Amino acid sequence: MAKASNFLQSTLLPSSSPLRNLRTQPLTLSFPPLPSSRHRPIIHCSVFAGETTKRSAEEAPDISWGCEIDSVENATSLQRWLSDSGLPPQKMAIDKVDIGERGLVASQNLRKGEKLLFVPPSLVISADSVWTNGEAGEVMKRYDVPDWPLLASYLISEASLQKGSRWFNYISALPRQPYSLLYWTRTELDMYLEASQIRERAIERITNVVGTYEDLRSRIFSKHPNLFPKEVFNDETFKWSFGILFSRLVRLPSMDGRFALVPWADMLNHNCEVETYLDYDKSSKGVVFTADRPYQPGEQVFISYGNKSNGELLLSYGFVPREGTNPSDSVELAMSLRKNDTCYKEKLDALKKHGLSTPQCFPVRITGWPLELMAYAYLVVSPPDMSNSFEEMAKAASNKSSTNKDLKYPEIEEEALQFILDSCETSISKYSRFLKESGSMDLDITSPKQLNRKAFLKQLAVDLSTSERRILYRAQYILRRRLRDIRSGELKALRLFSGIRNFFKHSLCLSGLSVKTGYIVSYSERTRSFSLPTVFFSDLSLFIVFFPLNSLILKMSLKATILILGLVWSFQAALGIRFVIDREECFSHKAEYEGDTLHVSFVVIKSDSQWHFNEDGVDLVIHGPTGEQVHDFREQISAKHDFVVQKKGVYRFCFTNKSPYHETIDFDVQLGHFAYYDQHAKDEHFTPLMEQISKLEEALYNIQFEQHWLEAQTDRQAIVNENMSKRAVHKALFESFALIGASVFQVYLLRRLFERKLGMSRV
Ligand SMILES: C[S@@+](CC[C@H](N)C(=O)[O-])C[C@H]1O[C@@H](n2cnc3c(N)ncnc32)[C@H](O)[C@@H]1O
Repeated sequence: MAKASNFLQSTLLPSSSPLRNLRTQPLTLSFPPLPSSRHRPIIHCSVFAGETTKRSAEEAPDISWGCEIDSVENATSLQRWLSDSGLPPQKMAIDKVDIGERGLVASQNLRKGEKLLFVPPSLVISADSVWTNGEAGEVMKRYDVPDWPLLASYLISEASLQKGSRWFNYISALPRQPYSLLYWTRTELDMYLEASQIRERAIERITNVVGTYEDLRSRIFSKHPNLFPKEVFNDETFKWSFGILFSRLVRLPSMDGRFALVPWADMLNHNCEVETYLDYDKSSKGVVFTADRPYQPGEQVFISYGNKSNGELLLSYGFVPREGTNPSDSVELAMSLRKNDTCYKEKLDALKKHGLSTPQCFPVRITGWPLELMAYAYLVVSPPDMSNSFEEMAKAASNKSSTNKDLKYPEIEEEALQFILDSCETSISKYSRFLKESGSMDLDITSPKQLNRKAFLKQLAVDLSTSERRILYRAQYILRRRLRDIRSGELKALRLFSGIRNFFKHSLCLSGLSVKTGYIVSYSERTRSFSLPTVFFSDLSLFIVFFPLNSLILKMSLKATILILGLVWSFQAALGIRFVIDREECFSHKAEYEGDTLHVSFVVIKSDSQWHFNEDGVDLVIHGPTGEQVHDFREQISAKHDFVVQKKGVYRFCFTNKSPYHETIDFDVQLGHFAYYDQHAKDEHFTPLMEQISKLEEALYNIQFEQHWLEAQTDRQAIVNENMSKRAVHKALFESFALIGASVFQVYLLRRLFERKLGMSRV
């Protein structure tokens, strides 16, 4: 018996490539029947079932079987035929529904935990099904054609026989044009899905379908033209049959994982919140599912097609769940090696060795990104002196490493996170561009018949892009927070170093050497953080603790040392600066998103003069990106203010000191970014849990901000008290000296008076 070609074996079957392994579901799986577990509340997924979304008959492909997707008549005939053929009485009936056009609706009360359907194996289509055209079936089996191409050919063969096939009623109720990306033209994919990696997946899938058909044609059909005529077995009919398989085929784990088309069961629509799957029930000998919630008469009953992302649902089933309702949603982020990397070749070799390449896609979820993506990022940013680790990183990125849980390179972590952030932001900008342009896109078409289809595809693309961008926004938010924490850890370390340096300077001063000391405020644009070499007591205490390690520390590279000390200090992550102002000082802070909240606070801590304490305060004027004044404070000792960023860009904060003395000011600025600020009020936009976590995170940072402000206030109060007490002591001393002086003077005067009186009385 001739074997099918390697190409046939490989196309449309779950590939063993590492990239596929990283994906949550293999390409070819529909309705994976995983065990049901937790109950979840119903959240309905969106569908565009209105007038604009239906494809007109004129658009239908040249297929002479099947029906319009919303035809209930054919489905009712199917139900009758199934009952006559052994389907037991059902507690559900087929009907027009809001979600999915046609679906199964409860015709009586359904209990949670109740088993439903019971489709017997005789009514299930699988690779073992008997071909009406037995000779054609024999030929296909002789070539050992894999399940998917075999089932696709079987469906076409049975469909072409019309009433001559026992599946006539079933095939008549199948959509003439299944909703699937297989039906999108290359131009439509390029135009509507330019920002999403799903475009590549769709192109790959279309290529595979065409390739599979070409392979079958050249190896089998062309040799048996009477059994497989071109008018029946052609690329158009294969597109249809693969479209049907992608959107209706199920894998039945309890039937040895067999792939099957299950008439009647395949009328059930998907709900992202439902956790029940089709499977074969050995005790009742039928395909069943267990209701994971109660249903009332008239309610649509749902199952799960598996934990698929919105992109995967669009790819196979042609719909996108409503934004924020799919907990399994993910977006593929493409990452590439840097072209100018001196180790480009070595890194590419390491990747290739583990079945990876450049660019490489990784799934990012609302909850975070996989370790493989982090490993890939480490590889991209690692310098030449880490070449020994390239292999380990590539292995971890390919998901083959058993040790990737421990993969950590603290010295390049910041750079790796920044690299992921850059990739995220590049991707976000593509989505934003598409979404911005989609408002004005291409509805000026010459063929009015195409209008509905175009509007429909565009709507799907907009929904997909919005949901994928949402995940990227979330990742961007987490990455920024992490980077900020790392950098504020570095800032603390820098302060500590400055503290140590100042300590040395002070020691040198004490030993008679003259070293000029002073305050230097440095601002790093890259890290967007300030550093100030002020000596704190805590710096000193840490310095004493670390003194024995000092020589070792000095030998280490500055960056590594900063990181280690940053870790020691990272528990104090509050960011802010303390600086000395003479006349005027300005700082700037970049706000990257409109709608973010900028928190600003300052406290005048102390004055340069021992005898003077400035009660007049300082002026602070905040200017927006175009120079406009956003807010001002006049002659204030402390102030706190929040405002919503109306225009993104650089905001300037200018302090003016009108007193003749230098003043020390504690200044803090914090940007509160919540990716979906404008949609905050709409519950359905977020997975509620993620929303709560985000709020909590934001609240924690706000508390930190408040804490810093209060600390600064306390410092000011402490200094005021100290100055007051010094003044009181000085006053008391002065008064005492004055009193003693007056007493001495009085004694002197009294003595002189008595001496004179004594002299006079002697005379
Ligand atoms: C297995 S069939 C379900 C029966 C289908 N509604 C019908 O009338 O033939 C899968 C198809 O149903 C539609 N569908 C299923 N779940 C959906 C949902 N949540 N939202 C929109 N369409 C859905 C999609 O067109 C998908 O390709």
